[in-house]
Amino acid sequence: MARLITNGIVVTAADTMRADVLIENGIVTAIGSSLAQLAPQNTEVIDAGGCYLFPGGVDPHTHLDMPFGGTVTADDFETGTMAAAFGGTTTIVDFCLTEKGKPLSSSIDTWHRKAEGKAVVDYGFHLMISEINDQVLTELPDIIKQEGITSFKVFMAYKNVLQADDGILYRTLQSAKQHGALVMVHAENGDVIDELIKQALAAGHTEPIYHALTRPSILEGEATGRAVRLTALADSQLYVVHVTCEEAVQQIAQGRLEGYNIWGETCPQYLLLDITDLEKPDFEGAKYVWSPPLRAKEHQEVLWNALKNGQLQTVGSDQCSFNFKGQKDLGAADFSLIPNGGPIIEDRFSLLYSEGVGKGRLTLNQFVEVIATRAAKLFGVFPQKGTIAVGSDADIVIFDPSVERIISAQTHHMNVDYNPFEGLAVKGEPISVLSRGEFIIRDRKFVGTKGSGRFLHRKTFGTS
Ligand SMILES: NC(=O)NCCC(=O)O
Ligand SMILES: [Zn+2]
Ligand SMILES: [Zn+2]
Repeated sequence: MARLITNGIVVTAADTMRADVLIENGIVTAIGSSLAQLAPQNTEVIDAGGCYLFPGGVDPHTHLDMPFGGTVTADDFETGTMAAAFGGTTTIVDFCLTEKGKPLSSSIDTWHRKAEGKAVVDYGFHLMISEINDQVLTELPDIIKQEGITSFKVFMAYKNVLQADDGILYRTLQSAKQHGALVMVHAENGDVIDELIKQALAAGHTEPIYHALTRPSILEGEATGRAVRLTALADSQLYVVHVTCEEAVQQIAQGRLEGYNIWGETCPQYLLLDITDLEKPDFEGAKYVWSPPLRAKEHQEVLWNALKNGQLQTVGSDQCSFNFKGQKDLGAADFSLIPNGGPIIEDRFSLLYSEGVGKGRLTLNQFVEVIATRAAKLFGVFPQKGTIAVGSDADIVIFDPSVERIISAQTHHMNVDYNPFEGLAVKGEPISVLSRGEFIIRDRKFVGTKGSGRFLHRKTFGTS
């Protein structure tokens, strides 16, 4: 069915304009005024009532249905993508975990099975690299070209679980350079963190705050700098996920200044929450356990400024939800056993709008850039995703900037029993959301279809 959205303000990373948008066969076919004459018969006309029309959010960092910390994330591809849709996100890129000694292709098959028939928004996969050997090196080119998985993730932390060494990181960077992929790193010095954790536990420190105290920002800065230097040596390309602190921003900024292909992502939790949240009584601090951890408040301004001045380019959710009761409490007697992560996929878009645009920290166009466009470009789905343009998928958020809402676990759609932003007032809300021209949220109600999300065969690095 053709649809014509009238009376909206189209916002892209470059422009803001009053314009109508014509959608045919799921694609934007015209943007301008007086489009009714171009519209085929039986076109549905949607009055946007003066709302903003944003491109659907692109969340480059999610963990759905992922085993981690002795349990499995509370949100799977059904609940997680439905919550994403409510929040205005229409594309996600999820992390496919791999197992040493197993073909990478079998892990990819597992991830396809998790998503197929469940996802309600379009999705791609990043692939975790935990070992490099002849089999892995043989598989990688095919995975990039045949599977359209064009980004790899290397963990520099989580010793004895997910952590890879510098040799693996370096060879992954070399292979990515050769075949056209982007390497992502979780940058923390996992070896030293492991020592600090052992020392804290030996001293009897078991509370959630010690999660943060054993992962100081200097160790994120050190690992970020190391990854930047290895990228320079390999003449490759690097994306640093979930940047939390000034030390890491400085390393990314320095690498970029020297002309290297380095990009950085931060997340709403690091922009808006801080280390004092881990001190909440009755083990509530466990709700705020992320790795890297929440930092001292002064880092927040550094992160906002870095987004504004382009030293950091994207905002991911790092969606990795665990229930407070029955999951986070695995670490009730030992902070190192608290499953790391939190539920953010639904509120990422509104939080960034309300706290970014609403508080004058970002312009409307910068907001679109960090919430959608840049990630689409870096991860090989632009201009299909991440913008509103003729020829793009009609992934469109009809966003009312005047609506106020209080974030709460009582009303969110994530499958988890708390919200780290409980009680926070946000101004601006997605009212309706279209994915490839079809409503998935209409007047704040889910009207999509389970399983309608499609796997995205992404372009090689640098071709978007
Ligand atoms: N960030 C976090 O605490 N959990 C998710 C896994 C990761 O990205 O490190
Ligand atoms: Zn991580
Ligand atoms: Zn993550």
